Amino acid sequence: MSPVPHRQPSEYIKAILELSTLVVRRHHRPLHHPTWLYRLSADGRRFTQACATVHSFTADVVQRRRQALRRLGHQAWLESHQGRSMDFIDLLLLAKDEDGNTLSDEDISAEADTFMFEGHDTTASGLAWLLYNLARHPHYQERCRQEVHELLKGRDVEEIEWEDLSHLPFTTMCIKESLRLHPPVTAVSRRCTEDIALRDGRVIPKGIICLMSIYGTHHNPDIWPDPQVYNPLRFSLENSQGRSPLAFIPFSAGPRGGHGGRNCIGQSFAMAELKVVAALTVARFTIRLDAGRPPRRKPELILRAEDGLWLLLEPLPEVA
Ligand code: HEM
Repeated sequence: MSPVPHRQPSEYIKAILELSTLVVRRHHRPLHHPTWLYRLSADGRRFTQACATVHSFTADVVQRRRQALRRLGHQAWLESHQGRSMDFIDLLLLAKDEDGNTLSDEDISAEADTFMFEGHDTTASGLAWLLYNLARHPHYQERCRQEVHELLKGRDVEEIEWEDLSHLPFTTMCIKESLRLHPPVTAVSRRCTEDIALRDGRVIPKGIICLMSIYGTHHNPDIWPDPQVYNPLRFSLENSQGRSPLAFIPFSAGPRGGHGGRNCIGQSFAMAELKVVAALTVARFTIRLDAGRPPRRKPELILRAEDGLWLLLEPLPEVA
């Protein structure tokens, strides 16, 4: 799995990976915390350079689309999409508020950068660790396969439809348990906008930035007995009863838009992606561990594996 060794990663991907490494390194180096000092350091200069690479890549895509839209005109642009759905940038280019104002190129680039950063590597990490966990536990993998084969039985085309997503209960449990054991985002931070009184009487003062460990919560033995064990049955209906919704927070927690609330806007989409890829992969392949290349966890902003996560895929007889 990523990174693909025989292909050079694009400048854009290289820059994203570099930013991911640099952000974590800055956290660990108190001297680099003041922005003016960081900017003068070698890391700070690399950070500025990587940001510039990412921003100019996105700005270029947006500008080229904007020019094409201007050249064709609104109607012809819409017609040119007939038969193919519009993508995220198209939607943002065409979006208007109630007064008819459109988004600026900078606004669109910022949205595109956020979604690329938040939506791509997170899902790739979730997927890689999920396939790894299924490879480590062939009996759970087989149970998923049976569930998918049962669902797809008698169909001409082996595709997962939207309605199918709620008919994969065991596969969903496997995904959730993988997101618990290997949460793609290991921590989130919040700045307190008011004093926060803890149950034990201590107070976190207003203005302090707190780091909440998703990884730590998911490995807390008071909530999750034998936390290192991969056991999808933790997420069965009966075993989930009585467990706090805050025990499992791969997508962070809190109602969006509510007081202090913020979580992942893409979580339903991410779960759908994970289900489709997991289901179609186990339906077509046996996934095995690559004994020569055990993964080494590399917690950056995203939970990665050093040098990628290597697995073996063997086509099942029906599709070989
Ligand atoms: C397994 C996959 C994913 C995981 C584990 C994940 C996790 C998270 C987490 C923990 C946050 C931080 C929320 C906070 O600060 O409390 C977040 C934010 C966000 N995610 Fe995801 N995410 C995933 C996939 C996606 C996808 C597929 C998209 C887009 C289609 C997406 C878009 C976003 C956006 C835009 C934010 C920022 C929301 C904001 O600013 O309030 N994520 N995600």
